Amino acid sequence: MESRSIRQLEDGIERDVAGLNYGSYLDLDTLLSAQRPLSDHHDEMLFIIQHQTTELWLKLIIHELRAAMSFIAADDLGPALKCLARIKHIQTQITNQWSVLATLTPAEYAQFRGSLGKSSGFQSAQYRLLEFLLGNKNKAMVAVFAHDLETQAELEAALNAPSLYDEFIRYLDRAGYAVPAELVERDWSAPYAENPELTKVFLQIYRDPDAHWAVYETCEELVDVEDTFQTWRFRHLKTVERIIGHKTGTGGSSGVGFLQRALDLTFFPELYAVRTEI
Ligand code: HEM
Ligand SMILES: N[C@@H](CC(=O)c1ccccc1NC=O)C(=O)O
Repeated sequence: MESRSIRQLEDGIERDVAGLNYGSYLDLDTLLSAQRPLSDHHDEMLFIIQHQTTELWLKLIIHELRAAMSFIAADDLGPALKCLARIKHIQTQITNQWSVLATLTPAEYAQFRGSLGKSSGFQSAQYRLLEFLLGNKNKAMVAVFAHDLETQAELEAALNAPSLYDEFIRYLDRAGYAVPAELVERDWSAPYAENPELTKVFLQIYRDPDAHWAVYETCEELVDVEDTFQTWRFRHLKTVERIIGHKTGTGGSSGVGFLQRALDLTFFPELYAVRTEI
């Protein structure tokens, strides 16, 4: 009888994999040498890997989001929806990941928090870029990146360009919907302001989804993305609260109170306003 304690390697399995192989293709030497704790505390490894994995997923979200925006700008909603669907799953992944960091107790974190100096997630360039691409424009945030001119220029470019929502609004205009002209061309760096005329456009779509299926589906996909984004923010807030309580943040903010105010922000105000009208 075949042993159930060992699996025999098949003859065909490659044994000579010098050159291109798993580790070299994925550049794991680089990836796995990037965990360099500043303290000798056991739990700092968890803290670093939690951040690094989030940053990797943020990289993919940004990649997919930029693709979605290009598809919408080219009047091709189908592939944009595919990208947005993938983004939602990644968002769920990084949101669920908070439960791993929640195993860090206040006493454990206190042992290496001092090593972090003034560094803070507030200085995450990819997070800020994602906020800008989704439409949460805030010029003042760019100053935080004065130490890195290349990153600052990339953020500045996203600040001054249409967001995902702006691209969708422009699509609606091209598709013949009664979009207010001031939304089609505007100062893209300014925070988006809710426009009741746009809510009327969405009301027309939501009252008869069958007649507007592709745009209706896109609207609901955007609401999913905002909903999941808010859930990430909420889980960050609650994880921070259980680990540092109401201490001020290393980035200089009031801490939990500052994070709480982010929950009042909305990327797509009319997509929420329309719900009151239905
Ligand atoms: C022990 C764990 C953590 C604590 C205590 C914590 C605490 C804080 C605090 C207090 C702030 C406000 C800015 C400041 O004054 O520092 C902040 C902002 C931020 N943190 Fe964390 N954080 C933790 C983990 C994480 C993780 C794992 C990420 C994932 C990348 C993250 C990403 C961010 C981001 C993106 C901001 C800016 C949020 C915004 O602008 O609304 N944080 N964090
Ligand atoms: N702001 C956190 C420190 C912190 O969490 C942090 C520090 C360095 C790099 C990323 C961080 N994560 C999120 O803010 C604190 O006040 O304890």
